[in-house]
Amino acid sequence: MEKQLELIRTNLQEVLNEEIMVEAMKKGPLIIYWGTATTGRPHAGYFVPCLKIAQFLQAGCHVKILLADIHGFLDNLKAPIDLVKFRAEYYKFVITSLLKAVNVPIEKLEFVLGSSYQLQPDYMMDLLRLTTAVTEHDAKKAGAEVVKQVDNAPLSGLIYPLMQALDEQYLGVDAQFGGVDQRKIFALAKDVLPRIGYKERAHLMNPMVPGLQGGKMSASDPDSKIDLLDTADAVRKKLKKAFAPPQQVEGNGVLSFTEFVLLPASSLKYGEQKFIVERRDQEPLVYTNIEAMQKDYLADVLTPQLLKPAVTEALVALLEPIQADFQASQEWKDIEIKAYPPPPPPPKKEKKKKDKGSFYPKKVEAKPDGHVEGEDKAKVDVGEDGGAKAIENLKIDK
Ligand SMILES: N[C@@H](Cc1ccc(O)cc1)C(=O)O
Repeated sequence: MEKQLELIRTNLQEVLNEEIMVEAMKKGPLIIYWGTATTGRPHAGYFVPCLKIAQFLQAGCHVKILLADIHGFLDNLKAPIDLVKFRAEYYKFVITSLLKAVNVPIEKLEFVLGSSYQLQPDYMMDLLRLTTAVTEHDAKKAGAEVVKQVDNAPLSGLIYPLMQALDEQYLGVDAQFGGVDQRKIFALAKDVLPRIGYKERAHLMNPMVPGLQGGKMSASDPDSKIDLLDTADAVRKKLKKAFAPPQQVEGNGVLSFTEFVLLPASSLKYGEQKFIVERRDQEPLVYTNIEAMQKDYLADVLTPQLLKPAVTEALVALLEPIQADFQASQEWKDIEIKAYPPPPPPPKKEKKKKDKGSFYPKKVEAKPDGHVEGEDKAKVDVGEDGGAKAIENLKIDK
């Protein structure tokens, strides 16, 4: 069990209520879930939680992935419920293929669609009970880092964290896993489930991994992220812009990607962590852990010029089987069009009748008093009298 725990804790930033997890593991396989709201297209950042899931599976856990379509609906005010459902189907294809790509045995993995149980009367009644047990203030605070913060925020943003708490009960899990950005929702869940008679769960948190471009990988900014279906060329082009300042480890998206994705992925594939950096006219650099890489990076032995192409090619190789799966699956292609329909072409602007630039000046209409609008300014000609005359002449529109 120590070994299992070690695997479970690898790369995590924080665990709340670890004792709950340990107790559960004494009785049987740990049941843990990760939820993802089905909104934007999953990008390369999804490798991070998925590799953690791979480790949970390796440690013998029973893992559930919640495709949280209703959460996507609650947080994405323009997406109709049908659309987020299609997206959930799309996510299922992507995540399955992604896990396969890193050699994860997926028999002990279970996908659950949020709307398959969250609309049942019992769940809904429990949700209403929760609304009586939680203050508006606390629900708002809980969602602050997860739910879109907008002016005139709709009520849905307060329901969102309550439902995420309730999911732990209805999915019958011992623990919930997510990024550390979920922390406030996790803390709320821990607090409020006992208030309606349910037990609190353990919470496992991944650090926030900087995107390859340095900042946060955002699903809505196409250049900030690498789509899992991006071609090799597109990946190479985007990674040229990747953020890897020399001799800087902190916030270095390329090194972080190596730490949280490429090294663990190699360990799943070859049974040990390994990352090889080819060099011209020199022996390649071979790494088996991130510490050695960071050390060399700080010393500028492993330069950005060496690291970037190595990471690029490793990522291209990781994406290849996913793209092959996509190409081979008509079902997946069909759902992609429904989930992410191409935006309609911009409406044709009605052509304004062009002023052909007539030789004659524009016709201007005089007001009844004979004064022409716009003419006044032209008339103000500050002469020797300081403009006194001009002002006298000036007719002002009421
Ligand atoms: N809050 C998660 C999604 C989620 C939804 C419901 C859950 O029960 C769990 C997780 C996110 O940010 O994507």
